[in-house]
Amino acid sequence: MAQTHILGFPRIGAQRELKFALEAFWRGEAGPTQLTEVGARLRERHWARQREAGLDRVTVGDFAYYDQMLNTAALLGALPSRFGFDAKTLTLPQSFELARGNAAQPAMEMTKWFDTNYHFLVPELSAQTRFDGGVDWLFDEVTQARQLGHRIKPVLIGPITFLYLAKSHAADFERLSLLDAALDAYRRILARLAEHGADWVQVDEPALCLDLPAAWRAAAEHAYATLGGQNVRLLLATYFERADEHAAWLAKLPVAGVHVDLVRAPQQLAAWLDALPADRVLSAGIVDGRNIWRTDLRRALDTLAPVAAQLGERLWVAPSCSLLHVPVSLEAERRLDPQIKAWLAFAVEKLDETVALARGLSAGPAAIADALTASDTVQRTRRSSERVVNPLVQHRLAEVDADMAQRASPFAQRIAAQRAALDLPLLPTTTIGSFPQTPAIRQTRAAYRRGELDALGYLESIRAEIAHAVRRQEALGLDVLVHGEAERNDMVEYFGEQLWGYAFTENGWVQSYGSRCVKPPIIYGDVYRPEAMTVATTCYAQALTDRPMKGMLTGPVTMLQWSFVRDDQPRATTALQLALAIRDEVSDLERAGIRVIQIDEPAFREGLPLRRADWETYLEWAVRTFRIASTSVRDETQIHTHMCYSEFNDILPAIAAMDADVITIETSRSAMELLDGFGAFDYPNEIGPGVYDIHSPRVPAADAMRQLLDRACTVIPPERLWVNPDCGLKTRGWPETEAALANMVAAARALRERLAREGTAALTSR
Ligand SMILES: CN1c2c(nc(N)[nH]c2=O)NC[C@@H]1CNc1ccc(C(=O)N[C@@H](CCC(=O)N[C@@H](CCC(=O)N[C@@H](CCC(=O)O)C(=O)O)C(=O)O)C(=O)O)cc1
Ligand SMILES: N[C@@H](CCS)C(=O)O
Ligand SMILES: [Zn+2]
Repeated sequence: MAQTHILGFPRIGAQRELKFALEAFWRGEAGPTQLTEVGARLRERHWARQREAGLDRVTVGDFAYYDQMLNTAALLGALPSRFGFDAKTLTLPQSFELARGNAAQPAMEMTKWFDTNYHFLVPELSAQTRFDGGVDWLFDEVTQARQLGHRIKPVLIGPITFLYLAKSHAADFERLSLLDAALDAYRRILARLAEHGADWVQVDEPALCLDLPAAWRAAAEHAYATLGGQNVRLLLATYFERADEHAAWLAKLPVAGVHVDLVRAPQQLAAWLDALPADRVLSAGIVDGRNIWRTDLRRALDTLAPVAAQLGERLWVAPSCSLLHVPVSLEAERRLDPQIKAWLAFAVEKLDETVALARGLSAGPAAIADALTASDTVQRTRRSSERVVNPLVQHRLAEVDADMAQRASPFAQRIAAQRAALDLPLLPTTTIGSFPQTPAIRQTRAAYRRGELDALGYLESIRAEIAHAVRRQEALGLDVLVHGEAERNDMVEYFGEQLWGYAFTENGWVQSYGSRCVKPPIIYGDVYRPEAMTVATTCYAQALTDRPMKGMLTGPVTMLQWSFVRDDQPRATTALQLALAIRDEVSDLERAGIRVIQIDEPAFREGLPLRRADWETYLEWAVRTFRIASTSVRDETQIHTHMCYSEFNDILPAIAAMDADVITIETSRSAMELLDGFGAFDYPNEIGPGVYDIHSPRVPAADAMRQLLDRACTVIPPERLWVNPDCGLKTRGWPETEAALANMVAAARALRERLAREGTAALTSR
C-alpha cells in the first residue's frame, strides 16, 4: 500500500493553546515548565491525531515555540552573534529574545515564508558564523515521539533553503561561502537522527521551487551529493511550485525520495516520473495544504492510479505542503452553515483524505466507496449551489470597462486639487490606521460575541474608543487622522464578515507569527457588498474633528490573499469581485464627505507568483483590480495605499501603475534602503516612508526619525513626502504609541522649520 505522511501539522493548537501559554509566559504569569508542558501535550495530541487517522509515520520537528527557521538556526548553531548567546546552551527565554528583541538588541528580522501569510525569522550570517551545532530540542522531540510508540519521520529545513533565505549585513558577503560548514552540521544532525531511530528524514527545500540562480542550483547539487547516502534516507520536500528542473541532477544523487506539490504544480508529475530511477520514492502532494476545500477524491485517484501502477510501494501520498497554513479541525465549528461546512477540510480532515486516497489506490476504489460518494456529493453541490453564483455580481462583472480603472485626471492635476482642498503642511503627518487593540477592546468584542453585551452597549464602547483615538491624535498634532480600527477584529476578517459570498469560522486560527494568529475568512461564492461597511464609523470619527479623517479599507488583493479563496474560478475573477465591492464603499465614503481614503494592500507583494514567468500576468490583474477599487472618486479626493512586510523594489513599476495619490510603506528597518529604490525609479506620486518600526515597543527618538527623514528628502522631493510609522499600531500599547508619535510629529516639525529657514540646502548640509 502507498505510504502516507504529512509535511507538518499546525502547532498552535485547536484552541490556540500555544498562543495563550506563550503569552502567559512572556507576561511572567507562567514558568518555563508550564510552557514546555503545553508544548509537549500539543505534540503528543498532534502525533496521536496522525496515528489515529492511519498515517504510516508521524512527523517530528514541525513544532516550534516561535518559528521553525529560528529552531533550525539554533539546531545548527548559527545564531546571530550580536546577542552573544551560545547555541548549545540556548534557553527558551533566550530564543524569545532573538525573536522579539531585548533591551540591547532589536529582534531578528521577520519576513514572509514564500507566498504565505506566515512570517519566519530571517537567519543572520557573517563570515564568523559557525555551524558547530546547538540545541537538542529536535532530538528530545524524537525521543518523546518514540517513547510514545510512534513510527517517526523527522523534518528539517534544508541547507539550501536555510542559506538562501538568510541575510548578511556585511558588504560583499557570499552566503554560499558557508555551505560546506553548514553541510558538516547537517551531516552530524542526520547521523544523530539515525542513532535516534529515524530511517527517513524529510528535508524541506521549498527554495528549489524558486528561480534559483545558477550558483545556487550548483550548490543544491553539491549539498545533496554530500548529504545523501548516509544511514538515513532523505525525502527531499519541494512545495509551493514546480521543481522539476531539478529532477535530472537529483536522479543521479543518493536522495531516496522527493516530495512534489501536485496541487500548485500538477504539470510537473510526468517529468518526475520520467526522471526518477526505479528505486526512488515519489511523495505526491495531492491534498491541498494551503486551502480548505475538500479534495475531489475521484479526480485525485484518477491522477494517482497510473502513478501507483508504475511505482507501487514507492508512491507516498501526502498533502501538498505543511498543514501549518490551515486551521486545525472542523470539529470546533458549530456555527458554520452545514452545507458550506460539508465542503471543507481543515488539517485533521486532510489526514483522513490522505489515508483514504492511499487505501483507494492499494485496495481499489470500492474500498473507499463511502468516501468517494461523499466527495462526489461535495463536488456536485458546490458546482450547483445557488449560494455560489450571484446574478447581481455576474451582471456587474459584465459591465466592467477600461474607464472604470482610470482616475478622471492625471496625478499632477489631482494633487493640485487635493492640496487646495486639504490645506496640509509640508511633510504631513499621519498614521497607518489601527491604534492599540487593547485587552479591553478585545474583551468588549468577545462579550458582544457571547451575547453578554448588547448591540447598543457595544456601539457605545467602540465609539468611546474612537473618540479617545481622535482626541489623542489631535493632542499629538497629527495632520491626517484615522479612527483607529477599534471595531475591527482583523483587517480582512472584518470586511469578510460583511460581504456576501464569505463564510467565517469560530476557531479557524492560523499562525501568522509567534503567538499571533489570524482567522482567514472563506470565500465560497460571488462577493457582493449588500450595504456600506465603514461609512457610519468613519463619519462618526470625522464629526469629532475638523482635520481630515482617513477612510480605511482593505484592498482587493489583500482581501484575496488573506482569505481562503475559491478554487473553482481564477483568483483574478474573485479579486475583481472584491474590487467592485470596495469601489462601492469608496464611492459611499466620498459621498459622505470623507476626503482621504486609504486602501491597504500589504499583501500585494505576497501575491506575486514565485516564478518570474508568472509575474506579468499577476501584476496586470492585481494593478487593474486596485485601480477599479480606487478610481471612482473626484480629483479632490485623495487615495492612499499602504504596503508592508515585503521587498518592493522589483515591482516598483506596478506599484506606480496603481496610481494611488499617496503610498505609505514600511522602510525603517532597512534604514530607508527601500526608499532608494523608489528614488532611483523616480516614483511619481507622494510617499510616506515609515520612520519607525511598529513591531518593537522601543520608542524611537525624534532625532533618529529626523535623520531618516533627512535621508528620505535626498531621494524624494520634500513636497512629495509624508511622515508616518511603518504600519498600524494595533499590537502596541498606548503609552509607547503616544511617546513615539509625539517624537514623530516633533521630527516632522523640526524638519519643516529647517526647510522653511534654509530651503533644500538644509538637507545637504547635514
Ligand atoms: C498586518 N498583518 C495581518 C496579516 N494578516 C491578517 N489577516 N491581518 C493582519 O492584520 N498578515 C500580516 C500581518 C500579521 N500581523 C498580525 C498582527 C497581529 C495579529 C493579532 O493580534 N492577532 C490576534 C487575533 C486577532 C483577532 O481576530 N482577534 C479577535 C478575537 C480575539 C480573541 O481571541 N479574543 C478572546 C477574548 C479577548 C482577549 O482576552 O484577548 C476570545 O474570544 O476568547 C478580536 O479582536 O475580536 C491574536 O490574538 O493572535 C495578527 C497578525
Ligand atoms: N490599516 C491597517 C494596515 C495594516 S497592514 C492597520 O493600520 O493595522
Ligand atoms: Zn502594514
